[in-house]
Amino acid sequence: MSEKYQVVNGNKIHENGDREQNDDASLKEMADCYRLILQNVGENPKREGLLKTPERAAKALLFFTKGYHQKISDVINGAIFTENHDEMVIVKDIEFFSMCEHHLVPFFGKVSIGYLPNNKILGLSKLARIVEVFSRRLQVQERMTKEIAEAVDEALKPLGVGIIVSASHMCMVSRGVQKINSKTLTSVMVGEFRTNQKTRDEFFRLARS
Ligand SMILES: Nc1nc2c(ncn2[C@@H]2O[C@H](COP(=O)(O)OP(=O)(O)OP(=O)(O)O)[C@@H](O)[C@H]2O)c(=O)[nH]1
Ligand SMILES: [Zn+2]
Repeated sequence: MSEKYQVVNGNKIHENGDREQNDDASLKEMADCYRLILQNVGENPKREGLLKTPERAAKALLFFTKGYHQKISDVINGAIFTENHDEMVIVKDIEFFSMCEHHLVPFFGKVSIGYLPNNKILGLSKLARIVEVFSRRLQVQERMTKEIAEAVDEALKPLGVGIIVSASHMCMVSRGVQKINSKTLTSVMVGEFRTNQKTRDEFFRLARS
């Protein structure tokens, strides 16, 4: 982070645009924005049902984007174990909720993760925690898929990694083209999953079954 910064409403804004957030200050600033949004959709933010809505909405948005404040090494928490297991490991159908960075509406679905160990295995829940870190941000599905692959690859240095993501985008379902049943599939293959057809086929077969 750069040394030069200004303090705006309790948050440090660095010269290069980076922000160091103070949670209370952020909540207040965001709640004020939501109050304006309520007015602009034609609502009265002072009516009883909406009195606490700006604060609730701000907290909800901070929850939906909590991945910005998480580090992969913290969520893995050292749960990498030496094991002489050289067969594919797959955890499939890991549910995720994310937010489309273009419209700030949800997209959600399932992630399947496979890897070929290279004498190291990862605590199974940590694969789901890695998904949480990257899905709880403003995202496009393609980048989220790649970031999950890179994190698993970096943590374990396995012989290969495969990621498949299937998602419904509310920006395509409830607005815009309104294609209610459309699903977007993305995949990223690294190492053996990219170079070895058999490994890739096995992963796709098991992930689909
Ligand atoms: N590749 C990709 N595109 C996305 C994702 N989420 C949303 N989009 C797309 O981002 C595009 C933004 O297009 P724009 O034309 O700028 O926005 P828009 O007028 O709201 O577009 P429509 O959704 O077609 O109404 C749309 O085509 C969305 O479908 C994503 O995860 N990956
Ligand atoms: Zn969108």
